[in-house]
Amino acid sequence: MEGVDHLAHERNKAQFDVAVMKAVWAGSRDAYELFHRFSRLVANDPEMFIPAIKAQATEEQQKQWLPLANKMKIIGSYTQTELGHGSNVRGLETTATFDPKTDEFVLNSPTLTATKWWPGGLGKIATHALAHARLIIDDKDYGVHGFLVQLRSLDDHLTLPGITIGDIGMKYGSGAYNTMDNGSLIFDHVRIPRNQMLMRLSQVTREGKYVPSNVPRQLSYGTMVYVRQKIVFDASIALSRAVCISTRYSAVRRQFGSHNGSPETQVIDYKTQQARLFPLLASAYAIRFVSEWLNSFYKDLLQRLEAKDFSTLPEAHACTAGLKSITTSVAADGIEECRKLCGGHGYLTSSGLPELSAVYIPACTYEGDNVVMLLQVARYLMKTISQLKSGNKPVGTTAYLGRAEQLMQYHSDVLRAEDWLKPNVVVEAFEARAARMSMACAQNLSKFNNPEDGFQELSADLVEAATAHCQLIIVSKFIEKLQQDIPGKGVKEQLGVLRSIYALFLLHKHIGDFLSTDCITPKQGYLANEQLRSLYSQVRPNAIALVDAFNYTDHFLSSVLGRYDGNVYPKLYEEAWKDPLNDTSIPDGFHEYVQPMLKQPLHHGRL
Ligand SMILES: CC/C=C\C/C=C\C/C=C\CCCC(=O)SCCNC(=O)CCNC(=O)[C@H](O)C(C)(C)COP(=O)(O)OP(=O)(O)OC[C@H]1O[C@@H](n2cnc3c(N)ncnc32)[C@H](O)[C@@H]1OP(=O)(O)O
Ligand SMILES: Cc1cc2nc3c(=O)[nH]c(=O)nc-3n(C[C@H](O)[C@H](O)[C@H](O)COP(=O)(O)OP(=O)(O)OC[C@H]3O[C@@H](n4cnc5c(N)ncnc54)[C@H](O)[C@@H]3O)c2cc1C
Repeated sequence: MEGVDHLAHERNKAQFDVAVMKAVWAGSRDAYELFHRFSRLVANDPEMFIPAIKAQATEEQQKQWLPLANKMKIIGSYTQTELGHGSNVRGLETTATFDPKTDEFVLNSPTLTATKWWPGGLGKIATHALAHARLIIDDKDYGVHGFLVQLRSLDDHLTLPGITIGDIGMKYGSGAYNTMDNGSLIFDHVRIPRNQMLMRLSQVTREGKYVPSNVPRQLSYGTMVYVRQKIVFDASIALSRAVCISTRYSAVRRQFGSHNGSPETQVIDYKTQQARLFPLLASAYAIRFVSEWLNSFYKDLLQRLEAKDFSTLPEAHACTAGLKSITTSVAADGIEECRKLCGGHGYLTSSGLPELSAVYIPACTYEGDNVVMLLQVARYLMKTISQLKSGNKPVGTTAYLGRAEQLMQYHSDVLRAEDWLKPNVVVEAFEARAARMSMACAQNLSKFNNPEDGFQELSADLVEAATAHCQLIIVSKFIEKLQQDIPGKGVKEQLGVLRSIYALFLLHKHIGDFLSTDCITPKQGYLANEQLRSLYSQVRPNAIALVDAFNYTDHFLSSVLGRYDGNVYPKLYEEAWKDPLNDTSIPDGFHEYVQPMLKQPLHHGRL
């Protein structure tokens, strides 16, 4: 019935202050940004073009271009990836050749694989590209740099001479990503003034002299680092959206279990449903908190870079790359699990889950393929370990590697299931697992004469070690979050339950790592799983309140299954009747194609 809260009985079970939990979830970002971030998930280019200009353009260039971009007097596309190269930025083929006679760069796509391919906004709407191209001076290749290139007339939007642009076509399913005009672009000797090379980091003089950057060349990758830390925040939004839908529906849906006319069982009370759903609920909170930490770490990096302090740049790269990889994989897989948790109705468009999945899953690829990103983390870990011998004391997220020797002797002292509720017990186990996996890789790498050959040969193990490292970061940041002052009745307790679920679910999922590295015994692994089951029972009465705390409107969720009032069945039915197929009783084509078959006489018993 309209106006009735079918989930009121669930909300009345809450054992914590939901208003405070809403504030904890929102953190430093207001509700608008929470909505704005996700709603722009498929409209990424103003979100990259502008940061890229800030990162790579001189003050003078910024003064010229930023006001135009900010006021949408020009529409920019972050145009880096090509048909033949995306992950390997140093492999990009587009060229920008300096012509000293005219003080210009000539942009050209020398091969088909040099065609720019994928950049968002490029296909139909962008008027300008921040094109990444190989800088060529006097036949010498200085590597990939950024160039501002006008693509279309600001009068009639027609493409300019030498520019061939198109959309790359439909993408995955009918998802909303098809509202994004990811495009293709070929340059045929397009000339731009020299001052349209972004020259904050390195310059080309009027005489054609290349002035190399006096800061790490990787700062030219700064926009990708910026976006990756944003993507971690987006992962928490996308996953929490799916978890909200599937949790509310799991409380509404009843299936089996009726005795003597009693109501059937709520599927949220099945232990299998809880074992699939509650780790995702915990993961949404875990990713939210690690995104908060990563954002502050990134802001600290920016301040340091202003002061030419590059000391945390390698760690910032490793953390943004690794956490982008882990959190987008968890969110993408989690959204699909949430669809399955809703049974058949989860496959309906009106559930909001297929669309959410179709829009979200490219996050595992864009801004750095997730495996390629973990390999970057692995390089960083191996380099950190290699420097231990020279007395280099790791700090920050790799500080535990400074205690590698001690961690190699670690054995968990868990005796009872509740021992796994102690944060220090959990962190030690995760540190030992990560340290032993990385040390084992470093040990094996040392057997190779050519370190690069070794890295390639061991890359699958290295990715697992990098994963263990990133999961340790997320667990640690969840624990640190709860060391802060958090007011409100029962709020910290509930977050403590989610923190333990997140950690023990990972331990259970990766039990092979913990056993094969001899960090814990099978018995201790069994106790962790025992504790996990008990924790699910503690979350159960608070589940609806915990997803209410995301504070999403029904409009934002756009899901009949995830409605705040739980009034699912009437709305499912109502939504179905909006489908144009139901405008007529007899479907188009029936008379032409189906009816003749039905009318066909039977011949010898055969149709
Ligand atoms: C604001 C918007 C918010 C959210 C957006 C939401 C949705 C957006 C939707 C779509 C947007 C998608 C847009 C895109 O996809 S843009 C294109 C993205 N492309 C990539 O991410 C390419 C990935 N590849 C790379 O980043 C690099 O090629 C690489 C894999 C890192 C390899 O680079 P390379 O130059 O070959 O370096 P290496 O030889 O591997 O390493 C040398 C050295 O450099 C260090 N390094 C590498 N990268 C960085 C970095 N970014 N920052 C700092 N340091 C870096 C590396 O660790 C190594 O260090 P050593 O000490 O070992 O020498
Ligand atoms: C929706 C969407 C939006 C995008 N928007 C933009 C944009 O606005 N601007 C832009 O410039 N680009 C954009 N891209 C492109 C995107 O950045 C690239 O697709 C991404 O960086 C992955 O690169 P790739 O396609 O070359 O993948 P590849 O690297 O070709 O990946 C293919 C496979 O090879 C593996 N692989 C690659 N290298 C290694 C290695 N060294 N070791 C082990 N395995 C490896 C990968 O793990 C993967 O399994 C977008 C892509 C998508 C899907």
